Amino acid sequence: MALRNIIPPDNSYQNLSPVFGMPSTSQQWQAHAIMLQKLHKIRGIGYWQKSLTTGDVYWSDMVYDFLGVESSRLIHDQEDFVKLVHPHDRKKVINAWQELEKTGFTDIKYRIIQPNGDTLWLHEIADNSAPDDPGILLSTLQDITDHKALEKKLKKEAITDDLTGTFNRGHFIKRLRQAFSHYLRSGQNAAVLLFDVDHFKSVNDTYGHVVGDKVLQQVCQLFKERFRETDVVGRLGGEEFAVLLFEVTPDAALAIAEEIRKMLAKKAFTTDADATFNISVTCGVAHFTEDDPTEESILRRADQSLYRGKHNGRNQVVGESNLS
Ligand SMILES: Nc1nc2c(ncn2[C@@H]2O[C@H](COP(=O)(O)OP(=O)(O)OP(=O)(O)O)[C@@H](O)[C@H]2O)c(=O)[nH]1
Repeated sequence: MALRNIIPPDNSYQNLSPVFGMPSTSQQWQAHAIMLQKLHKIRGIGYWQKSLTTGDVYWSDMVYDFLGVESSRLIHDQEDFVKLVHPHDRKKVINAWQELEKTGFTDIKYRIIQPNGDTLWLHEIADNSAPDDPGILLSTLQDITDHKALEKKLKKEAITDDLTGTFNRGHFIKRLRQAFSHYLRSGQNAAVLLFDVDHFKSVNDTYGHVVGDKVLQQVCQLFKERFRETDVVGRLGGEEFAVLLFEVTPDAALAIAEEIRKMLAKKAFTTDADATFNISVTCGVAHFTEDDPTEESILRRADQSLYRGKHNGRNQVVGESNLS
């Protein structure tokens, strides 16, 4: 049986003089309990208590709010609660509670799926190091959904290029490093395509920086449409973009780069004044090899191929097999 209604529903506390220090009478205790409940509501804190002798559990009203469940629908025991935890987090919660019974401490974050399908993040913290009653375990819960959403937004911003929405240089290099160490362990091959818009300075000079920005955004849009979700596209800086392709043969990587080059060469770009113009790109391609000491050397080889393409007249794809 769950321990409900510890706090009386009446307003008897209103007739009491203010409670300073620890309450001594039962009325003062009731007033104290109601005040605590109010503070919990204001600060968005819930709690649960478990009797270690009987196993009975009490959930505060705030917990029912978190769960999006009417408090009339009693949560009988911890198993009942766990059913509302996100399936991926259930094991974590069960383990944390087992640890809590052993040590008196816990500090975990997990997701709740409310009956309407909304996801809520909870932060559960318990410290039972100095309990008033050693037979009672107390744990607190706080809604941290907004905090988690902000954290996710900031994490995304930290790895994203503002102008184009692709990954920024730092994140692309990180993904390249991960892919390279995975290749060394598992042999899963990958290729880097390094694209650079040709004579981009003259686009800016002729049509203005705003149009130049739009060109970069549209180039990225085409990348997003053509490449797979699993491929990694990043803007390394200025008008230079890199793409990491997995499980491609050297010939396939060259063919994909060539397809992109042709698509971009055919694309008509327009200005607000309805002027139409075309651009071209040069691309250098490099495959991972066991001779590469680090991921930087793969990027360097792609860059050398790109440089050759620029030198040989631009608007072309250069791989190591077709270097002249
Ligand atoms: N509009 C816009 N231009 C940028 C941005 N970043 C760099 N650029 C410009 O891109 C141009 C790059 O010029 P260069 O490095 O000379 O290269 P390029 O004109 O493309 O010539 P090649 O690469 O040799 O074909 C410079 O004018 C930069 O100002 C950006 O975010 N937006």
